[in-house]
Amino acid sequence: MNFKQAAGIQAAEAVASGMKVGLGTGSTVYYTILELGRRMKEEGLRFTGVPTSEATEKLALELGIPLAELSELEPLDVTIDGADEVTQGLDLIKGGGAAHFREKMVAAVSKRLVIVADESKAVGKLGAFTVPVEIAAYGWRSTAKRVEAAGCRAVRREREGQPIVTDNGNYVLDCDFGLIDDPGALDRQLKGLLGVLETGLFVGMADAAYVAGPEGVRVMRREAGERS
Ligand SMILES: O=C[C@H](O)[C@H](O)[C@H](O)COP(=O)(O)O
Repeated sequence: MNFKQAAGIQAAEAVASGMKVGLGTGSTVYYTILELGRRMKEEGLRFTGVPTSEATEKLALELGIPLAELSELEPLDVTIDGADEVTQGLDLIKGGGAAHFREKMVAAVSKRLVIVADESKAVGKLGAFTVPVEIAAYGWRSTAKRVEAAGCRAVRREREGQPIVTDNGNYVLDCDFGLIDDPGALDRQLKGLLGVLETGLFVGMADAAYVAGPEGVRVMRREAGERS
């Protein structure tokens, strides 16, 4: 079993029958979703999911997981999702798969956000992974200039010379700010710029992280009352 699989499977313990569950996106939470599908079939687990991307929606439907729209189910009991970086204080960078806009919307209406990751994602300070920023396609060069003026080098995410288009029809800038001293302040600053729709900085949102490495899976938890 690889580390992503170990973290993903163990974190499925956060889901109990009757819950409303946000289903994250990526190659780690993939294993959580598979495990939830298995428990549904083999153990009679009953829950309803809200997917954070078209890819997750497709996977959940293939597994027969009942799904609903975010607005029909909120507030959700728990969301389980991956991360590109996670600090000891459970601040995150997300969006390596360009799903961070929906992921943040779903996490924001969840009573708990549980992160799954392998040890390579655990960092002292955020910022070695470039910050994904979802921006409107219209006038994107102009938005990129405003974002760069905030102190980074911003590169539009592309594949084979074509821009990556998010599930929401927008572009993503990958922004290199170097190591970030105050991710909350940076998030607020970026969100204040015309053309910026959402950032991959998740500050004060996660409640727990299942992080897997050679020693097994360790669970990091936010102290009660710390969530902002
Ligand atoms: O946009 C993608 C998401 O934020 C993912 O949860 C994040 O990139 C981690 O993905 P993975 O588990 O594949 O490394």
